[in-house]
Amino acid sequence: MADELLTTGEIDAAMADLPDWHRAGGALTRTMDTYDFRTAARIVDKVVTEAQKLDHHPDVDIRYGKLTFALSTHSAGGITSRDVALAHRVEEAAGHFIRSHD
Ligand SMILES: C[C@H](O)[C@H](O)[C@H]1CNC2=NC(N)=NC(=O)C2=N1
Repeated sequence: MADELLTTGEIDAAMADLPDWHRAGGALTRTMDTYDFRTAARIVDKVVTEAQKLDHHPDVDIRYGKLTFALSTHSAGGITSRDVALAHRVEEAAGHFIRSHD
């Protein structure tokens, strides 16, 4: 069954538990300061493991010590519950490495 896009209200409710995340361009986005490139790569490595488990994959951008995730369900053309689930996994993965968030 195809994944259903979340409504604005559903997204707002989900984001109450994801304070460092934003909506941009039909995606959930989060930029974090990792202070160096290797830490960014380590976080991404953990997220890869989780993404494989969920069969759902983030768009990732690393600029030295700045790591940005953009989560959308490509097949649905926007944000679904899969993106919310992945955002929580990203938080868990990042939490091993960074203490304070943007
Ligand atoms: C075949 C495979 O399940 C699909 O291509 C999955 C893989 N990961 C995915 N990740 C994201 N973000 N969107 C998708 O539509 C998607 N599709």
